Amino acid sequence: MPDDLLRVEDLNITVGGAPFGRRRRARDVGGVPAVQGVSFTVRRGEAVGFVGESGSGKTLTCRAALGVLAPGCTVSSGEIDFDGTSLVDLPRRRWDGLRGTRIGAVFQDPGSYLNPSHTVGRQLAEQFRIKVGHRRREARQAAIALLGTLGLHQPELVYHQYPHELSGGMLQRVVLAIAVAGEPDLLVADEATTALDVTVQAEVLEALDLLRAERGLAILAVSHDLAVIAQLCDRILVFYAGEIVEAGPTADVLANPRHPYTAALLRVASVGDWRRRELDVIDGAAPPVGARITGCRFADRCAFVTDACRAAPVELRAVPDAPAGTPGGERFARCARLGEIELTPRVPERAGAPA
Ligand SMILES: Nc1ncnc2c1ncn2[C@@H]1O[C@H](COP(=O)(O)OP(=O)(O)OP(=O)(O)O)[C@@H](O)[C@H]1O
Ligand code: NI
Repeated sequence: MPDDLLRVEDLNITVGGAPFGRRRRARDVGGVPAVQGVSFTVRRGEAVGFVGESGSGKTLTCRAALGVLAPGCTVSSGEIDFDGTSLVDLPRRRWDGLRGTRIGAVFQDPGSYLNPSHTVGRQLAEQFRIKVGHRRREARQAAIALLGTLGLHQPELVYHQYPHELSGGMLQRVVLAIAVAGEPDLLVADEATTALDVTVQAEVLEALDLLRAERGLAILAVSHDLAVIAQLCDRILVFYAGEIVEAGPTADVLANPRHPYTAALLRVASVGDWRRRELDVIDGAAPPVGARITGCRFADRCAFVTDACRAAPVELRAVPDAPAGTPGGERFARCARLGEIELTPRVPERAGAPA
């Protein structure tokens, strides 16, 4: 499809292997599978969100797409294609040309990406010089303008401040500015608002929305907080124990979860009610990384489990009765009992809730 910006196909990542170079395949170096058979696309200008419990493989998948997997973590098979370029086995030099220019990234801990001894303005302006080729004066103007766009008041003052002088929310917007200074096509935001309080989180989400609207920026967002993903993203991919177990347009996934794990996640997440988030958890625990499981990986925690669920691998299948207007192939669930079981829809939507 010409509109696909990032296409990931049947991605498998192993962890805990010997830390050899990126070209060495994991089967040569040991390690256990932590991400299995993950496929998805992000279209131009689209915001796609990963949700799922801690350890489900969200960050590994993003890091693979950014070419920054930790030592010992390896793409053992699969394809990652960014706008026609295959990223698996891409030489380091070519990665450096993509990262920060065509693909930007922002993570949970903004402070660690900034140099404490330089002003934030200097660090941001530097991006405009390197990535866009601006001269010093232009770079400074562009930096101040972008800080203003991202909702920082008195951006010319912020420009001259050092990281320690800024609040967490301001820092996160500075890091966001650095990530998008090179006008990337795709921004990967991994738990980018997690450390922030709710009000500031909302401001950063607004800044992201604005970048989408103004620049047609595509976003791949990760959060264990469903409410964040629900507000920001067009489509949701639900991760469980290293696999995608459900995928579809945000509104439809929230209204009609088709995998028991998603339904459980929705019950504990209280989407739309910002005060009640994360007070509850789903009973039981996900299988450990590398566990050999023949059938459904959620079986031990599932209220609907039958013997058949454990007998054979369960594929991600197109939801047969997806609502009209859901383009075919967009609504998927990895449940052997798809279509057989009635899942409780989520709590009624808050009036005016973002969808
Ligand atoms: N560098 C590493 N070495 C060994 N194991 C790793 C490494 N990075 C991740 N893992 C394992 O791979 C699994 C998936 O990790 P990942 O960071 O992708 O989870 P996640 O979905 O992002 O979780 P969280 O919500 O906690 O960020 C985890 O069980 C983790 O322990
Ligand atoms: Ni993570």
